[in-house]
Amino acid sequence: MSKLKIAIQKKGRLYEESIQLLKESGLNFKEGNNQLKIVVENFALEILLLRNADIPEYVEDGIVDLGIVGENILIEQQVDYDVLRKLGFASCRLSLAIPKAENYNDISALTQKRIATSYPNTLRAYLTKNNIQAEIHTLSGSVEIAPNIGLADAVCDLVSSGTTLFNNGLREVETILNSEAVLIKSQKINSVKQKSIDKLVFRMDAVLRPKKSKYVLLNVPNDKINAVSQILPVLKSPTVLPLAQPGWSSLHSVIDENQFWSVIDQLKAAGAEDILIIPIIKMVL
Ligand SMILES: Nc1ncnc2c1ncn2[C@@H]1O[C@H](COP(=O)(O)OP(=O)(O)OP(=O)(O)O)[C@@H](O)[C@H]1O
Ligand SMILES: O=P(O)(O)OC[C@H]1O[C@H](OP(=O)(O)OP(=O)(O)O)[C@H](O)[C@@H]1O
Ligand SMILES: [Mg+2]
Repeated sequence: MSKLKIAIQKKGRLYEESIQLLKESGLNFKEGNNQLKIVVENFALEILLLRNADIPEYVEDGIVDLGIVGENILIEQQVDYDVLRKLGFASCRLSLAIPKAENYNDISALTQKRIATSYPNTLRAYLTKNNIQAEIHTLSGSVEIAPNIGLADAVCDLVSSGTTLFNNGLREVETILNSEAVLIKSQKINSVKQKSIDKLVFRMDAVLRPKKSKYVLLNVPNDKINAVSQILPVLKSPTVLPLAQPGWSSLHSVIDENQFWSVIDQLKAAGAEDILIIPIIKMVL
């Protein structure tokens, strides 16, 4: 049986977290030595280390079965693939930016301007949708320098902290898209490989799910258990265990951490005390 193949970025912003996800999914392998192929010891899987920009095409052609890439590159390349999971890392946005002293009311300010980008297809589609005629200059990197050297009037590039824009005297004026790392699958998969993919994705889900959730323990007087349970944004119903101190119980549950912060004051007002929030390592539903 031929092994499943997954392509990940060889080096760059996606590499570390892609490797970490595979390792946390229980795959044993050795990295290093500048190798381009890693053989997994305990799963019929090969990891191919490629350029991020090359991965979508390999997936489309079925040369690899799975890939981990930034959504931005998928949108730019318009190839065929299925997105299996959003992975929650390498979050960034593709934005338009102009020199910070320039006036800007709306996108019509970019009419007839020269815009430098590594994402010409995505930018062209955005300009067309907004009825803007502008000149696109394609650069493969260091895009933010373009206005400073007189090569362009504006840029369209990835932003996360905004530091690169700030350091180059630019300000963000429009967001074209939001991106994060995704797991994609080739559309040329046979049923044997599909079984193997299901097994791998099942493991990845167990790793990804807890990143959004936390285990919470809180103490509540028995007569307030119902009130507190109703506020707690739990997955199912909480576990209730008696405390040694009479009249009190400990409530345990799994919660969405973001939702939790929005109800913390209500929980305390309803009688919850000694609240502990604990990270979860794996979660199988
Ligand atoms: N500043 C950033 N913050 C967060 N994620 C980012 C940032 N810049 C890029 N990314 C995401 O990481 C992906 C890889 O970026 P990186 O700069 O490592 O590689 P690249 O130069 O685009 O690709 P290649 O591997 O083809 O050389 C991008 O496609 C994007 O999805
Ligand atoms: O908003 P910030 O946090 O400053 O991040 C944005 C920068 O990050 C990316 O470049 P990267 O550092 O990946 O360099 P590269 O051009 O070599 O890919 C992107 O192309 C921006 O230049
Ligand atoms: Mg980059």
